Amino acid sequence: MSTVAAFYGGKSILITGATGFLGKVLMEKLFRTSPDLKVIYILVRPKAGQTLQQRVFQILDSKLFEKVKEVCPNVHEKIRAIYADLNQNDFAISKEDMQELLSCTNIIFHCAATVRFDDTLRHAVQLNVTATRQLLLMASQMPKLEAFIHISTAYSNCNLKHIDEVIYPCPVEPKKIIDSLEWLDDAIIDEITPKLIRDWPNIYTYTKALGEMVVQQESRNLSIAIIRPSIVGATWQEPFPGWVDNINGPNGIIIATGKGFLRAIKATPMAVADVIPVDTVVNLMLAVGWYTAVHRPKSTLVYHITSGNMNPCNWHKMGVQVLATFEKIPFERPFRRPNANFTSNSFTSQYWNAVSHRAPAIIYDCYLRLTGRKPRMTKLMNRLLRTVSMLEYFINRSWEWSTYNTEMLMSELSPEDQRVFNFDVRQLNWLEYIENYVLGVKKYLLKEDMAGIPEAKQRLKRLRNIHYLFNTALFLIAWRLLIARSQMARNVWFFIVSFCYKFLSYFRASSTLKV
Ligand SMILES: CCCCCCCCCCCCCCCCCCCCCCCCCCCCCC(=O)SCCNC(=O)CCNC(=O)[C@H](O)C(C)(C)COP(=O)(O)OP(=O)(O)OC[C@H]1O[C@@H](n2cnc3c(N)ncnc32)[C@H](O)[C@@H]1OP(=O)(O)O
Ligand SMILES: NC(=O)C1=CN([C@@H]2O[C@H](COP(=O)(O)OP(=O)(O)OC[C@H]3O[C@@H](n4cnc5c(N)ncnc54)[C@H](OP(=O)(O)O)[C@@H]3O)[C@@H](O)[C@H]2O)C=CC1
Repeated sequence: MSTVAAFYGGKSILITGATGFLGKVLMEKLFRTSPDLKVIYILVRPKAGQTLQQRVFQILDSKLFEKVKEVCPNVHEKIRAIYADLNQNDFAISKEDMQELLSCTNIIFHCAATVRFDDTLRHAVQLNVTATRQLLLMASQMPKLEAFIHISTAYSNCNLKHIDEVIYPCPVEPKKIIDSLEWLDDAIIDEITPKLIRDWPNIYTYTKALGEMVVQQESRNLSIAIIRPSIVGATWQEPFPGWVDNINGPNGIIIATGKGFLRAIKATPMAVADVIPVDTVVNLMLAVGWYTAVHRPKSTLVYHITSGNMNPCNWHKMGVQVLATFEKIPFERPFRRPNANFTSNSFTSQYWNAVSHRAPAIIYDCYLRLTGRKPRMTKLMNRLLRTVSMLEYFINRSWEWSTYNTEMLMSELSPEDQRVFNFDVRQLNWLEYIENYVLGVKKYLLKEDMAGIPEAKQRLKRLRNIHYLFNTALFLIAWRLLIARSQMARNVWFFIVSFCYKFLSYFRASSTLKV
């Protein structure tokens, strides 16, 4: 019997961000391995015209939860959605709900955050810093609380090269920032943002660093742990390989490449691609929840869950495998044939953007206009290139994260727990994982049917022929223009033609002699 799974039996667990990518996989694993848990409280806001209940039903009815329904048929009764908006005071939770949360919660997993790189400082601080502070305040009023697990990111200190499992101080106190945002107007905030975030690449990573400082400052005598995952990718093994549900990080890039929109990227091929499967992160989270509650470490422990130091892969290897998978399982209706050119040079990158991205988009928009349709490709391309430029910082550098605490925890687990809550990334086979990842993007994100693969392959063949024809035509036009203007080009042309003629005559003569 798994000690970790047994620990969650009979427990009331509070999860923020349960409707997000990580949150859903966390709930799924909890229900599947500890079906006797008491209740999972989730803080949810209505969204996209859906009520809380509709959102919960949609999650539980998804493929991700199919196995859960077998082991925990009453899962609907064990999930309690509480109306909450983490941007509001007291999260806008009703008094009765708040009372229940305060008196019953045993474990908190704080996953909610804004992960947008281009959010405003005001909103990102509200969610990633102030809300964390407020949740800690709530936690301090929970008599039954055993552990508070805060999810940060391995990139919260990406301004450093080597990152240890410690909380690093930020240049400006989080409290000062929270206070000043209350009275500063948006225009001034925009102006001071670059000065505040200094060498952090974006507001997201900066506010996650502030969030960690708040955790340290407001920890009181709570048992707290911080988990720092790197780039969270599709599931590796559980509940099935390749599950993804949003277009963040690598997912959007895989779609853009598979559909033939993105054909070149400014990336350092040999830089470490620190992708970590989401189920591995969740396994660590559950093990940390158990360890923090049972062993009550004296200080807040930080756990890195990264792949680079244990089982490194680089962007080149990933790109090659992603492209190889597109050959076997292409995406439907690609704009162009998938291809990937890496460049670490800014000038070459600008060239590729002009030739491989903007020019085809403009040509396609002209075609749409001529056929009486609304042009849209240039707008889409600009958006894609903006997104890619935001990711560039992370795909042109490598970091070293120490993993002493994570390794220590692994050694503390029984063999059964090491199996059920496996977070040993050394066992991961990248080639297999990437293939399943791409397949998962096709099935769960693009919702494409596998039956459409033969047609997609046909279309790729057509696109390749068009590509060759286009290039040949372009070459002939350029050559024709050149020989019209240059004596040298004419001489070369004459030489080639006469050489071919002589070769053919010789070939014909020798074959006549043989007869
Ligand atoms: C094993 C896999 C490896 C993959 C390797 C890829 C290989 C590819 C093949 C080869 C290519 C060749 C070279 C490849 C080499 C490089 C590969 C690069 C891989 C990518 C590396 C990722 C690095 C990430 C670094 C992360 C560091 C920190 C990690 C974290 O802690 S948090 C998670 C990271 N956060 C994000 O990723 C968020 C980033 N997003 C944003 O900031 C914004 O969304 C935005 C990008 C700025 C876009 O903003 P916009 O305003 O332009 O768009 P908008 O948000 O309005 O959305 C547009 C439409 O999309 C819909 N939408 C948005 N979000 C989602 C979502 N989550 N789910 C579903 N749909 C979403 C939105 O609704 C809009 O739709 P519309 O309204 O209909 O228009
Ligand atoms: N994905 C990644 O690559 C990585 C993620 N992380 C961290 O993991 C955690 C989870 O990330 P991930 O699941 O990918 O992110 P998602 O964007 O998928 O999920 C974010 C969650 O936060 C919730 N949320 C946002 N704003 C509010 C609000 N005002 N009130 C209530 N809930 C809110 C969202 O709810 P709603 O559905 O209503 O929008 C959603 O459930 C974050 O802390 C992130 O920093 C760390 C490293 C990498």
